[in-house]
Amino acid sequence: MDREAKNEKEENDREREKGVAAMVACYQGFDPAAYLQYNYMPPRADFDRQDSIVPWKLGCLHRAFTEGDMGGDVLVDVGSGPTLYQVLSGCEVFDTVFLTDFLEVNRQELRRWLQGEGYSSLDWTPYLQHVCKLEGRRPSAWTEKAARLRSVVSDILPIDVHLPRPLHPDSQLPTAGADCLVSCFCLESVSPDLASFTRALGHIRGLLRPGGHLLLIGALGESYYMGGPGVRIPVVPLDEAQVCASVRASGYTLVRLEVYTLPQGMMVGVDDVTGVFFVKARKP
Ligand SMILES: C[S@@+](CC[C@H](N)C(=O)[O-])C[C@H]1O[C@@H](n2cnc3c(N)ncnc32)[C@H](O)[C@@H]1O
Ligand SMILES: O=S(=O)(c1ccc2c(c1)CN[C@@H](CF)C2)N1CCSCC1
Repeated sequence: MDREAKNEKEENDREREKGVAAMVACYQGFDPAAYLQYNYMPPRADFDRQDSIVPWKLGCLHRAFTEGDMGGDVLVDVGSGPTLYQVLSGCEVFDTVFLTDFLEVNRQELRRWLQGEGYSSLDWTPYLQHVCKLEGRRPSAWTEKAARLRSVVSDILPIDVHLPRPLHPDSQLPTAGADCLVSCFCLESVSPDLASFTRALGHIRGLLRPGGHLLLIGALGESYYMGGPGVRIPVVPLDEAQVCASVRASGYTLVRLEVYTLPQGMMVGVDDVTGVFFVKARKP
């Protein structure tokens, strides 16, 4: 690499590090309880409307986990935040589940749920009941599903998707890697730009064994969201083509993309999301 190219690379690296550091600063005000209220409680989280996003998301995850092409023991949720919906189907398929997040306040929120009912900021019962219905079980089986999830969560780990090795080496992940990764509304919400989003996809790919699957849910057209009162967090605005290109550029085989366009009533000022994507991909 000649001197000029080396200088340009060093400048790009410095700019990238500044962008990532700015994102870290934004997240210092993240409020798990507020975030849950903004996104996972009525009116935004509505199970009764046929066109609601929540049944759509849970349906995508249910189909992806149960359509017969997944196997193994270990599921890792990347950037769990304070939410659990993303592993309610996967916990029936995998015997070892790792939840992860960058912030201790979110890891604490997840630990509180693991302690038992009534300790966490959100009552996940409607989500558990809905996934039970998707599985052909009676809604009252939600207690069994909650017990199953509590039994398979092996640890709640710190993670940083901007590191080439996002998890600490002592994280007890199998040497070969996880059998499946799920990640929802994380990578685009923690990356300063599209290149960083794509790089983060590559970093988490290293957590996955060859042949393993990635299930990615994320925001389309979103440029910010409120992570708490007065906590405005920038988001990389993505379109479908960029999502597909980044998934492929970071070394995955794209299995399918599904897209949900938000009805007008869902725009409630806590973000400017216009749609949601669901990706199922595979590490060759
Ligand atoms: C929009 S929230 C998504 C939470 C949850 N997965 C959901 O579906 O709602 C983004 C999450 O990314 C986490 N995060 C922030 N910086 C991160 C980083 N560098 N690496 C991994 N996760 C990060 C935040 O703490 C937050 O929990
Ligand atoms: O499930 S959602 O699609 C959802 C859920 C979570 C988030 C967003 C959207 C958009 N902003 C993200 C910031 F990263 C977080 N949903 C949006 C419509 S109403 C119910 C919640």
